[in-house]
Amino acid sequence: MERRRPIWVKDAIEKVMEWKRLGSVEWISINECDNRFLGEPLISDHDVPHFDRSPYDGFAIRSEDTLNATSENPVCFEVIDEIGAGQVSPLKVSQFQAIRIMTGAALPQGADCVIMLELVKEEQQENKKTIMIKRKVKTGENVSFKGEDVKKGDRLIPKGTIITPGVKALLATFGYSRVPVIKKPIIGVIATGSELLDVDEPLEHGKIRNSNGYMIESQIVRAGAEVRKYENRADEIKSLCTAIETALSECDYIITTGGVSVGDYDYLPEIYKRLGANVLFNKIAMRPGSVTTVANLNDKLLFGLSGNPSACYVGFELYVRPIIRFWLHSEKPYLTKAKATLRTDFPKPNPFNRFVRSRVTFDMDKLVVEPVGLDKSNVVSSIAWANCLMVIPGGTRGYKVGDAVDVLLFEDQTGSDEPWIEIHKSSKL
Ligand SMILES: Nc1nc2c(c(=O)[nH]1)N[C@H]1C(S)=C(S)[C@@H](COP(=O)(O)OP(=O)(O)OC[C@H]3O[C@@H](n4cnc5c(N)ncnc54)[C@H](O)[C@@H]3O)O[C@H]1N2
Ligand code: MOO
Ligand SMILES: [Mg+2]
Repeated sequence: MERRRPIWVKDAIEKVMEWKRLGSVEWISINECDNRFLGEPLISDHDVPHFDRSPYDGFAIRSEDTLNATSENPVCFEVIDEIGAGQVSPLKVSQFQAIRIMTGAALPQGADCVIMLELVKEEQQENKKTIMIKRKVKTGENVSFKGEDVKKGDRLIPKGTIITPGVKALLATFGYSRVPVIKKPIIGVIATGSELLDVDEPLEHGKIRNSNGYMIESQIVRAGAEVRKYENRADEIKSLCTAIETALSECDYIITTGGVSVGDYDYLPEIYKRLGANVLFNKIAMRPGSVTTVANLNDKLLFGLSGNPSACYVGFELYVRPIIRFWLHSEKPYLTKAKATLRTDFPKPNPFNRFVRSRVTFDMDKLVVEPVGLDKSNVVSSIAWANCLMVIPGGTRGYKVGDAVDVLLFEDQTGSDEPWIEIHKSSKL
């Protein structure tokens, strides 16, 4: 029987990333751009705001006219116009004149400050409106100046940034009814295994429902790519080979789950041979996911993820996600790394690097972490509670409450510019 040679996690990631590719740009409606990745840097083509405006409901006046205003000596101003946001007064504010102005309206000519409604006493004299002001107002007081938010020519958002609500607001501000985004890579998903039932089929003895396919689809969407779903395949070389060939012609990358280990019906290694694909590695010094296999055929990658659900999940996050994020022009394609404090003992000695499904939470000012559920590669239940992988480096004798550990976060969009890298010295290959 073939003995597989494991490689370090770091080397496996490097080998995968040698095949990284950059996606091209497409233009889509702003209504569809949420969570897409920006295809061009966003550079402002005008000041924001593009005119001086009032940040309050009040009166626009000349500060110099308030120099002598005190509560004992209030100064009277004549109200010559009234404007709401969107309106522009044709009049110029002259000595001891005021224009009633609402929040967001353009500051009228002649005025250099605004006094809030609450601070003046309004009076109606026959057909003349006046206000009494009892305090000095400084020049520029209560004015939102042209360009104070954004200056024309500012580089606001780099290419490859995920479009969040805030980024979308900027796109709208600068008139992008259509938005340049990176075209998503298309990832084909084929779940393999003669034991697999689909989600709507009743259970039978010895069979299980395909959960990996659905889980991976959801991981693909979270990473920012597009799923192309193929039928589940029984462990049968010919039909599997045909399915993968079809997927290769329709997708940028292919993910299979199951059939990559050394069992009698683990046909992926044979299929790679038949397709003429070049296997980059088929064993990694990590748990779970040690059997994760990646092969390239021309410029496409075939990710052979384990059938065991937790191994499959981890294999995706460590090896497929960065390929997707790089394609989307992210400068930080790897999972966000952080340090967290262990909330429980983790007494297992670890010959291999272990990526433990865990949950981080905030405890006042620090990040704390604890493993969730059963730490076995064939379990599905722990994945639902995990929001990170806690990394237990190989060669360690276990950890105690309060120890600091590395965590890789699933949901944080910041990312890292380099992956988690193992210290080789004491861990086993
Ligand atoms: N003699 C050895 N046996 C095994 C080794 C080994 O080195 N020597 N490695 C073990 C490890 S580690 C793992 S991980 C698994 C990997 O198995 P495969 O990737 O070949 O996957 P399968 O054999 O097809 O399935 C494994 C397991 O996962 C279940 N499965 C498969 N597909 C799905 C799916 N879509 N949804 C849910 N569950 C799925 C399947 O029923 C099996 O129970 O091999 C070990 N064995
Ligand atoms: O690849 Mo397996 O998941 O190492 O346990
Ligand atoms: Mg197997």
